[in-house]
Amino acid sequence: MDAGAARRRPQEVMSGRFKQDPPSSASSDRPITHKLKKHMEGKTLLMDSTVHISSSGGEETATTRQMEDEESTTDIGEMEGSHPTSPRPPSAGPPPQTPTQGALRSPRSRRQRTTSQSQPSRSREPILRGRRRTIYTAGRPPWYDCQGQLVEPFVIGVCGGSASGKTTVARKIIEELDVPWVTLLSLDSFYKVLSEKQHEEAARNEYNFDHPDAFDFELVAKTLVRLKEGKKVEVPIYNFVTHRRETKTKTMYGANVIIFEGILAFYSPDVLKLLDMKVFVDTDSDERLVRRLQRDIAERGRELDGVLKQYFKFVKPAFDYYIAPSMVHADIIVPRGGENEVAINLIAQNVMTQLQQRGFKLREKLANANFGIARPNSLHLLPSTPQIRGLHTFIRNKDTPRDEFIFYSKRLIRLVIEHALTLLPFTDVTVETPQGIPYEGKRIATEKICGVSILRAGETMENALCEVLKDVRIGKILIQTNLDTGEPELYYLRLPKDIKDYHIFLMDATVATGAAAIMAIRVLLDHEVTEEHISLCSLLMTEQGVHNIAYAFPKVRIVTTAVDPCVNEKFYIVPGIGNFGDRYFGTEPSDQ
Ligand SMILES: Nc1ncnc2c1ncn2[C@@H]1O[C@H](COP(=O)(O)OP(=O)(O)O)[C@@H](O)[C@H]1O
Ligand SMILES: Nc1ccn([C@@H]2O[C@H](COP(=O)(O)O)[C@@H](O)[C@H]2O)c(=O)n1
Repeated sequence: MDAGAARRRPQEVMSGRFKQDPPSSASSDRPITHKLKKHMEGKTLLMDSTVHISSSGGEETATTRQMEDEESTTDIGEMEGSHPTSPRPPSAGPPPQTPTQGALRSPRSRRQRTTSQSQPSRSREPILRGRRRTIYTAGRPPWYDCQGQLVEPFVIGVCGGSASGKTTVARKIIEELDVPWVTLLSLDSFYKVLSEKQHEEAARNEYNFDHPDAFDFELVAKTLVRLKEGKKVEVPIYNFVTHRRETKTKTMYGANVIIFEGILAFYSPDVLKLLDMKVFVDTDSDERLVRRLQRDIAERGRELDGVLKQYFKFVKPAFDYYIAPSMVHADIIVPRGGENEVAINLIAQNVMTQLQQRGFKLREKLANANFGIARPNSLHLLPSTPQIRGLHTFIRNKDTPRDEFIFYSKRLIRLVIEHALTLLPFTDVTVETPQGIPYEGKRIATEKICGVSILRAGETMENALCEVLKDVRIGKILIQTNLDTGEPELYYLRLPKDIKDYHIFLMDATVATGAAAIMAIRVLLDHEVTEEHISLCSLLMTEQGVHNIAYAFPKVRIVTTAVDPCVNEKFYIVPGIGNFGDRYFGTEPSDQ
């Protein structure tokens, strides 16, 4: 279809009820006032042959699943219906039939989806199975730019009547986008907790779930703001059968794209201003009723009479009074919902353009960033003594056997950790010697020190830290390179819950472009660790890596035993050390 061939809304734009009118069950299901109609003139309406999109903004992502024990542990990658290789089907059941065709089956006749769509999907292929954890194929991508600053996700709001196909449209946009990091957030997750009396009303289909008062919009806005800031949020999971929030929540972190869908997605001005693109799904009222009957009976544990009673008493009037008028806010109107492939395609194209404009290639940018020759003050390079050069000679030599590689690496690691310790604040203390004479000494000014290793090479540095600090805590961050994009991705976190109170020794054996280290620092900052409280400890870094990290996070102390000139086209350090993890753990690929 031709871009720019936007069509005007046809005759169905008719007069009807507007916001000031009282809700009435007798009102039309297509009530658009003159004022609304006028507003619609400037809108994009996506029909089979339509095409013109207006929207604003654009940006970045992620979502996670969290498992709590004494520490905060997160498997990154339970993307909300977002994995390109395993999209969830739009509907769990057979094609819908009209109620009269006998489609109103028992709630137990097929698997029910009883909870809100913000819950995690289950179809993921794990790549790593630990003793206690499973780590998934999709990770959290960079959510910051070369300056280490947050890049906001692009937020699409999808509004429309109940069963108009909002979720279906959202899922189709996700499939079409082909961006691995998309989060689907549903307004349903923000239904308020009901009192006992309200539960009794709900059981009789006499509670109004379609009124704005039923939702916690303040929490919606707070959640979206935090996601836009790249911060972690706990999203309630709503159960439509029990009308309650589940005890578990879903952890989310934002994404390249966040899709927020709900019947009143455009109701709150505070929420509205957080949406970069607003899509209204406009489906015929009869169709909506038929779909709702089928779905509520099949998936939400309802009876025919109850669904109809609730529909005419609350759902339809609320549509007329609140939802239809909110169409004025839409940038794009999608008639008929999920089957409108032209519209979905165009929305996806528009979002992709906006994402591409901001650029996905963080590591490449870091590798090519230009800096002056002066090294930053935050770099603490151990003096290049014969001892240190001697240790480097062992570990850089490609012919050094593994046992010697491990032995000399450990010695260097110990030196770098000891050096980093000297950079911590110390206070004066006086102790008495066995001779009864005071000794004016020093003590590290903090007891809260945590080592955080960037897996897997950083793990080789943990022992040295434990040997020099008796009660040190250890956290872990797994970052891997996506072989398709070359970008670092965050897969797994295990950090003390009160990490913000700690001085952190962030450990990675080598730092090339600095992409992984910057991601790890970003994670720590997102957990409210103070930048000044982070010491990045590494055996070998590159000039570029040092500059990139110092540029993004000038207050982070960088401690290393050597700085090499550059990285090659594969982002390996030159002259370098080879793949430290492979050499240390003996996992080097054989020549055959
Ligand atoms: N184009 C369509 N054709 C037939 N059934 C559909 C279509 N779109 C959605 N449905 C079905 O209608 C029901 C409601 O769709 P959904 O996308 O969940 O709507 P909403 O999120 O607006 O409530 C689901 O059971 C879904 O499978
Ligand atoms: N306990 C509840 C909560 C909500 N509803 C109805 O759900 C509709 C919104 O969900 P959609 O997926 O259809 O957008 C809304 O119209 C409520 O009436 C419910 O029945 N029970």
